[in-house]
Amino acid sequence: MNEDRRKLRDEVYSQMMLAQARLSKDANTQMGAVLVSGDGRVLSTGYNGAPKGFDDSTVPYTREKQKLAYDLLDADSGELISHHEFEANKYPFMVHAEINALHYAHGKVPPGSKLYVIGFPCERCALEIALSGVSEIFVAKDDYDPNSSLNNCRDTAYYMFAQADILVTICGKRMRPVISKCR
Ligand SMILES: Nc1ccn([C@H]2C[C@H](O)[C@@H](COP(=O)(O)O)O2)c(=O)n1
Repeated sequence: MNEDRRKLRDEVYSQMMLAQARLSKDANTQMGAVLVSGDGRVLSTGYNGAPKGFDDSTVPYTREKQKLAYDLLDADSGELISHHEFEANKYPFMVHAEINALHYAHGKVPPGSKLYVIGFPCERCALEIALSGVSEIFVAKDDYDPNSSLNNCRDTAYYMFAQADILVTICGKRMRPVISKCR
């Protein structure tokens, strides 16, 4: 593919993922992702949020912890066994945008596929991306709010991309991570 065509695709799919991000209910950071085959077909899209089926009114969407409660009922009689209260913030509940995009591709990720994401993937997502068979990722942004979890160290994620031979474009720079020796 020539350079102009690649740039045009990157622009078009970046706009799509930014539009996807607008659907996120995260109070601080809205992320979007678009998965595209090597021949330019959109395979799937995603944004960050609680899994399908979760009740949004009872899921935290903030960095601050909230009080949450649940009951354990006897599955047969419906009688209360125990009541529990705890505190949690959004982080354990948020499916990241890239994971939603990969999940809704239902395992159909042809070689040459490219995943467009707004923010640099965390190491758990990097592992899933490596597992998925994606060949390339495009990261739109490199500057995040200082309190965002997106500022975490990227070494493990890059190392995983090197292992899986995944190209990384970040802020317009296209790179091939490769495993190296400690000096
Ligand atoms: N590569 C990433 C990293 C994070 N997230 C999600 C998890 C949270 O919902 C939000 C980050 O929140 P915050 O900026 O408040 O740490 O973005 C995501 O979808 N994709």
